Amino acid sequence: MPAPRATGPLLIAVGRMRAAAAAPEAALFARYNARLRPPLRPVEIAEAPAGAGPAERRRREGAALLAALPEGALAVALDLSGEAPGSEGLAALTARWAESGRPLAFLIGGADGLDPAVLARADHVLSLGPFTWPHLLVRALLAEQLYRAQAIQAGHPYHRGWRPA
Ligand SMILES: C[S@@+](CC[C@H](N)C(=O)[O-])C[C@H]1O[C@@H](n2cnc3c(N)ncnc32)[C@H](O)[C@@H]1O
Repeated sequence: MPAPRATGPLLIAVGRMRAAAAAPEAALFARYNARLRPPLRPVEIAEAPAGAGPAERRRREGAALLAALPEGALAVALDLSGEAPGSEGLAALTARWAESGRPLAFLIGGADGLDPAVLARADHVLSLGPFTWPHLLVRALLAEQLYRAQAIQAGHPYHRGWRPA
């Protein structure tokens, strides 16, 4: 009997990659996600209507993000307020998350950011540094850093961590 197909972490994210304007971000995400073993499984959450204020949009999008999160999942929220561990640090974190045995899910907010309820539920808040990145680009940045983390764990030369003294 063939081994059950490994299922990758969920990537639960606000926004749609379908819009033609998002094609470059979608292509970049697809490039790195195809290298991940196993790849991320994207779940897209519709952006709340622009008519609602930012706090209400965050609340509605946050509720939808949490509703898409499987029970018992180890939730990693992408947010500027979180820890920015660096690539080697993320490699260590991903190993620890895998050891937990819990299904892993990454959460990315929309243009107005993540609701406090999402941050309160998160098991880990991960920052990609102090810059504010566009939410569709964050998917590609995360996929690249997860691929880099796998390369670090495997000793693959994709990652070259040399720094001048
Ligand atoms: C355009 S940003 C939202 C900006 C919002 N004003 C805020 O402060 O969160 C959209 C989403 O991308 C992700 N994001 C953007 N920059 C990030 C960074 N440097 N680190 C981690 N996540 C980031 C977060 O999930 C954020 O909710």
